Amino acid sequence: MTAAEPPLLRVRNLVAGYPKQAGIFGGTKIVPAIHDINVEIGRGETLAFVGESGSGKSTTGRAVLRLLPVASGSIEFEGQDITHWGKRTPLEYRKDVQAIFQDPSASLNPRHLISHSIELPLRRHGMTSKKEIRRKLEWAMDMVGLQRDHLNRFPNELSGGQQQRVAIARALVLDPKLVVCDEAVSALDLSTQGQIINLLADLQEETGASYLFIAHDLGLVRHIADRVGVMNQGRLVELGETEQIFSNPQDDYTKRLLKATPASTPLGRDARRAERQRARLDLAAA
Ligand SMILES: Nc1ncnc2c1ncn2[C@@H]1O[C@H](COP(=O)(O)OP(=O)(O)OP(=O)(O)O)[C@@H](O)[C@H]1O
Repeated sequence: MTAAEPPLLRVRNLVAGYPKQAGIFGGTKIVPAIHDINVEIGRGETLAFVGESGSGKSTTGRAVLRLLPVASGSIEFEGQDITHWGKRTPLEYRKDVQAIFQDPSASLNPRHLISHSIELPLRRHGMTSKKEIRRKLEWAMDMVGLQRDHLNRFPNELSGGQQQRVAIARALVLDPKLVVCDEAVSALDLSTQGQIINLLADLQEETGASYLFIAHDLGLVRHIADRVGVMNQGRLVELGETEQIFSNPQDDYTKRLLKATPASTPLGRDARRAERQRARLDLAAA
């Protein structure tokens, strides 16, 4: 980022929440679930949100995806104010900002072949050439480590980890600039979690996408995040470099949260890359 270039995402004093009917004649009002959130995400950066259940992590993710109304404050993407886009959010933003959610089986239509599920967003965003689409589908399968033959299967013919790889392929096939990963590996068993986390990190190196990574598991967060934001009761109580948060937390709530979670090995970007390389070699040797 040059001095003049804005961050990819900038959230300022954001208050957002859920619409509620305010009475027969009252229209709707917003019941805030997050308060005064200030955060930026740089290009190619992974920012993680941690915090207890109900602390507002997913709500912040949904606000960034422009799925929730904003009561006050602002959201900027590449320097453009997108605070009030709501339902009329331009298709271009829907392409640039993708999401991967917890339950891949719920996000894939059981009656659609995998090829159809990945093809749909490509067509929606204007790709019509059959040849070009086929090339993209095959590229996506290679990218997430699935066989091309998986394109001709239905979701229930794949394992949970394979389904999540399809969800990742579908999100990344549009070359997004930001991916909101909301508990993207929580439903998977431990070894599959590790594989998917490593895959996400590898893909980030390749594509340069930024991640907003929402998770309960502090071990995973320490592994993948460049910076961490700690949420409590709808507020961002601490924000900093991952290692600083884990080794020298300032906020009392962060200290309590870390105490309640077993420590994990600290890793920088280079160490993470080396560890992934080792894991791949182990996998190949197995
Ligand atoms: N659809 C909804 N309608 C109204 N309120 C909601 C809705 N979804 C969440 N909330 C409220 O917003 C607050 C924040 O919830 P949110 O889902 O963002 O928390 P979270 O930190 O992501 O929790 P979890 O880790 O359990 O997913 C909670 O008080 C919750 O009750």
